[in-house]
Amino acid sequence: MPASSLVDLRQLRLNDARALLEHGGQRLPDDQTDATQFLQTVIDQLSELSLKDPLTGLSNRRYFQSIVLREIEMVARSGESALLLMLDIDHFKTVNDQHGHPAGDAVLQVVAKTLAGCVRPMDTVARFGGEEFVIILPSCQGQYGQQVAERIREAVSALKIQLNSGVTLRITISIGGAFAPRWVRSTSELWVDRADIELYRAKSEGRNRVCIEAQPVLAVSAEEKHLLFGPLSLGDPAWIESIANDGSTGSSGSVMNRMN
Ligand SMILES: Nc1nc2c(ncn2[C@@H]2O[C@H](COP(=O)(O)OP(=O)(O)OP(=O)(O)O)[C@@H](O)[C@H]2O)c(=O)[nH]1
Repeated sequence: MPASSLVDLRQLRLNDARALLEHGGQRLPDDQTDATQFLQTVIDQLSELSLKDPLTGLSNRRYFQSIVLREIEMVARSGESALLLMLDIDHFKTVNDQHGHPAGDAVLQVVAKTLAGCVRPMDTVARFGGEEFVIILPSCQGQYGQQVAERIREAVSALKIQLNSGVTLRITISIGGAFAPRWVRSTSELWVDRADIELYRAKSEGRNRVCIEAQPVLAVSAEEKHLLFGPLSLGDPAWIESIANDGSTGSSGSVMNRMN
């Protein structure tokens, strides 16, 4: 029996999905086409829509969350460095206040495009919320991370954003960064928190700057890696990272706790 005869499109309540997709600028195939193909397209487009930020077209926070978890897993297994950058437009409220919300939206779109143009295809750029963005850089060594962050900061500060009103606007961003601890299964919250602390530092030290936490130095012998990988390969979330009780972070502040 052909797949199309299994589904009668007229019996499905597709109007909301159709309206959502059309509002998102997606083009649906003609519903006279094969029903399975039509439904597959609707499903694909809805999935894509659910992972994208509608204003900037970047990945949204939900997608970012899934990539962070995947990256933590990769770093725990491979020991390769991965860097998380949190970026925030400086004094963005003033942009809205002085030029209006639509101008603010236009600035967010230009910044998003610039960020996406500064990174490798394997990196993930997402809108975290408001005027805050995040970038995950897998396989990123210490010095390279600093260089990428500086390149991004400079690219944004070099922008001359043309508003509809004719005004040309210049903006800056502050960037905080933290590396995922290697050979350890951390949590997304702890990783994001550490990058956020660095972002706060960049803001409080004057904005338009990059602050990246020193990469934790963790000496793990081949034997210890073997011990780690035993439970990890069985899916045991045995190791987590936690922040020291005194609230400090970084190479001296991070402690590794065995959870058993
Ligand atoms: N246009 C526009 N504005 C937004 C959007 N989301 C958040 N905002 C605005 O972003 C502004 C953020 O302001 P604050 O959190 O005070 O930060 P700031 O002015 O950038 O100051 P610093 O971060 O300390 O440099 C607020 O005015 C929000 O209304 C959006 O989608 N579009």
